[in-house]
Amino acid sequence: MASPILSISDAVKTYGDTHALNQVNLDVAEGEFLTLLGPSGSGKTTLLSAIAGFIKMDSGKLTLRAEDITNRPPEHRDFGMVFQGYALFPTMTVRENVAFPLKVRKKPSSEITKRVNEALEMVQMGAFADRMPSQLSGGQQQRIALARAMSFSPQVLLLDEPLSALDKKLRADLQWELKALHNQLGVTFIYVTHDQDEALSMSDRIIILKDGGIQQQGDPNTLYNRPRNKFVADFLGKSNFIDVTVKGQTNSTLHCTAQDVAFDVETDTTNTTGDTVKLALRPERLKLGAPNEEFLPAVVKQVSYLGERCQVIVTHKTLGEMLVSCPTWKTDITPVAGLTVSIGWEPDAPVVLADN
Ligand SMILES: Nc1ncnc2c1ncn2[C@@H]1O[C@H](COP(=O)(O)OP(=O)(O)OP(=O)(O)O)[C@@H](O)[C@H]1O
Repeated sequence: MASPILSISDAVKTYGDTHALNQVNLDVAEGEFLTLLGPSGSGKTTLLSAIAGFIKMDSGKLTLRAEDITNRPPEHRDFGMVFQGYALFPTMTVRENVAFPLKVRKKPSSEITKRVNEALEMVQMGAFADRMPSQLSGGQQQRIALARAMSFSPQVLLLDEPLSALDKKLRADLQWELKALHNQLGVTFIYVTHDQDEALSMSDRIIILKDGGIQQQGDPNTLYNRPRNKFVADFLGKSNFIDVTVKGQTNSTLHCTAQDVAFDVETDTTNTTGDTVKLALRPERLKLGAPNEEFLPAVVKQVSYLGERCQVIVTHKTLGEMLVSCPTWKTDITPVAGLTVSIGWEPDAPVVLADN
């Protein structure tokens, strides 16, 4: 990465026995859309709050353009913020809300008027400038919160679950808008969510957190197709997990066909030398077919039709249940409960997972 705009190193924050941040190291590139993703309690808000300066780390260092800002108060960090619970001021109009950060920074009134108008246009809310927040819908309020956070042209925008209170359709619309705004402005976004789809659709890079530590980071495609361990594979999308014994290679691009697995599970492997590895197989990488000697035999247990795709649970006598996602427009067979089928996959479909 070219010199990062923001770096956090060896960040630690504990609450009693809880490691909210456990030795976190992270560089944020200028202009990047970075997402902190993880289950509830994984440390996302704590990390964002430490960057914002709302909480003090037990130890660790934060730098902005190589300058140490670890002990700088939040109001002097100059980050734009859209936090849950950091709502619009209810007694101020939309215009006054958006003007607030500029007034705090003692900008001249002509500049305030110009910047407020620009910020409201940016989120397409110019016509609502004289309303009170209570006269706006949830989505409109979030747009104003965004305009307020952006009005003073911050270098970095911190967003904590800004869309979580909105319904699904509005959320999807605003995801597009936020992404477009990010592309247009080139500002660095650090975005917290626990919603995997939101993270995959918007981010340049995703940081996956668990128990205050980084499990894996990368672009959405890498994380989805090359999850490092079971936690990541399970958290980001759905996966089938199988244990197989391999001889020699255990790198993450192991080629392993259904035949190999069939051989492995049909044979008593306790006397075979080799390593047992855990493989992840995405449901959409599995193929269903008519019974076939090359593939694993299985019986359809349940089918759920979703329009474009159908989800099929099949049972294999040793591997147990596996989830298969098939396109409904291109099937060799029509899966129904009780049908004997075969399951297979391309040799490069399985991903070898690390133990932790
Ligand atoms: N003020 C606090 N006092 C005690 N424990 C806290 C405090 N703030 C956070 N924690 C604990 O630190 C851990 C990380 O919390 P954090 O809020 O960062 O998680 P999160 O990933 O943002 O979760 P969520 O998605 O539920 O908001 C949790 O176990 C939480 O209970």
